[in-house]
This record gives sequence, structure tokens and C-alpha cells, in this order.
Amino acid sequence: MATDVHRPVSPRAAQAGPTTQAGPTTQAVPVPQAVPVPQAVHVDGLTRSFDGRAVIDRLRLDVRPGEFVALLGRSGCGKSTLLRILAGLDRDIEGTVLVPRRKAVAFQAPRLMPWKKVWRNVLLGLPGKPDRAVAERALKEVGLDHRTDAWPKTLSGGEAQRASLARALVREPDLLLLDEPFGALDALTRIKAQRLVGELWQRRGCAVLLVTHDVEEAVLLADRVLVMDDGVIAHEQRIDLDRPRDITDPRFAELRAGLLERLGVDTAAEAA
Ligand SMILES: Nc1ncnc2c1ncn2[C@@H]1O[C@H](COP(=O)(O)OP(=O)(O)OP(=O)(O)O)[C@@H](O)[C@H]1O
Repeated sequence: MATDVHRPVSPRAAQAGPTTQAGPTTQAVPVPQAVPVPQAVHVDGLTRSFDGRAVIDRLRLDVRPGEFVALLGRSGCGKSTLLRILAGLDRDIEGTVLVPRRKAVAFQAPRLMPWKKVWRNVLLGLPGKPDRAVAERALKEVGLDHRTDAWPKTLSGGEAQRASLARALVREPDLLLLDEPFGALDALTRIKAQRLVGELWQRRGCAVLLVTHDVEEAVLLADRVLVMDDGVIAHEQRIDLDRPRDITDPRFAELRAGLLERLGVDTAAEAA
């Protein structure tokens, strides 16, 4: 797997390491290079400051190839900032960030170009001549091939989000970064979209990092749930449930309650 290095890393640091503690900061190198690493994501000593305030503070994180990781945390704790850094959209950082070259990102807003038909939106930014068949295959995978020639403004919210997912899939990512992709969807469409992402992940085998506010969604989909606080990964919970997951399973409820507690939500008050 070809890897983008956003900062230098020693061969030792590129090995699998602990995931929840901060490490030393390294010097910046402007040119990304390809190196083989055993992780889909390796972050060490990552710091990102805005106006002198470190929103991310010597953060450490590893994600294995093919692993599904969900990232929770209170509003403003830096989840989207971390995702943008992993996507290569923000390079004003200190520390080490290694991510696969093949990565794709989908945001809460589908970000489709209104003047391009759905299939052309799916291929947006891909090098080479647009190949409609490639777009059609991805649209079929997300159940949207019947809207191949539609204009974005005629899509429902759920359809637009599926088009956005198709755009991510055509990149054949080793790492799929999802920033609240279901946040704007109604409850039923959201459940369908969650299922779809779960299926796509199992079929594609890529690593996924999902930023969400929804604890249930995190427990439903992820192998591991991380809670971000004070600029670091403050808590990590492995989800040891078989798939497909049953939200009525008492263990599911237990994991959900434990995470809510970590997030400072009073579950007794919630149940009342
Ligand atoms: N470009 C920027 N300039 C200044 N401050 C910023 C910038 N981008 C993010 N921040 C600040 O960094 C902090 C983290 O923002 P971020 O969007 O990463 O939080 P988040 O955890 O994703 O929040 P939410 O869950 O509400 O989406 C916030 O205090 C935000 O105001």
C-alpha cells in the first residue's frame, strides 16, 4: 500500500504503536514520500493550533488496514480537524501523519457540483478521461444507478449522500474518511445509509474512520470507538460484537452506555 507521509517518521515509529497517548513532535518535511507501513493510519505527536490554541495536542493514533474506527467527542473537540488533516486538506501541522495514498473523504454535505450530472460528479477530480462505466459501477454499488444522468438538484438528501459515497468509492480507497455523513439525513434514510456503509466496508475491505455524534451508530458499525478530548484520543473501546449487530443485545446497550458516560452524558437522566 503506497503511503503519503505528511511528516517524517523513523522506521521504528512506523511500526504498530500504542494508540491513545501523545508522543514527541517531529520536524516538518514539505514533500510527501511513499513508504510501506503496516498501518492504514499512523499518527504520532500530531499538533494543530488555531490562534495559538492547540486543538489537537500531540495526538497519537493507529488504524489497521481494513479496520473500522469511529471517532466520538464533544462538539469542537477537533474531530473534523483531525479528519481534514488525514485527508491531506490541512497541512499546517506538527508531528507525523502517515496515510495511504489511495484515500477518499465524504462529508456531511455531499458537495456535488450542480452543473454536472451525477455520473460526472462521481468522477470529479479523477485523473484521465471520464469513464462513464466506472461511475455506473460505483453508482450501482450504492444503489443509485437509476439516477446516473440526473442533475444533483433533483436528488433527495439520501441519494445525494449515496452519490457522494460513490465518488469516494471510484477512488478505490485503502482509507475511507467519513465526516458525519449521515448527520443531515432523516431517521429511516440514516439507518439505510448506515447499513450501506457497513456493507461497502465489508465488501471493499478498506479502513474506515467515521466521525460521528451518534454513539449508537459508532457501536453499530465500528471495530473500535475512540473518544477525543483535550486534543488527544482520551478513551478507546473495542466493540467485541458479532456482525450484523443487534441493537437489542444487552451487551450493545452496555457498550453504548459506557461510551455515553465517557462523553459525560447522564444515562440515568437519558432513560428517565
Ligand atoms: N480554520 C479555523 N480557524 C480557527 N479555528 C478553527 C478553525 N477550524 C477549526 N477551528 C476550531 O477548532 C476547534 C475544533 O473544530 P472541529 O471542527 O475540528 O471540531 P469538531 O469536534 O469536529 O466539532 P463538531 O462536532 O461540532 O463538528 C473548534 O474550536 C473550532 O472553532
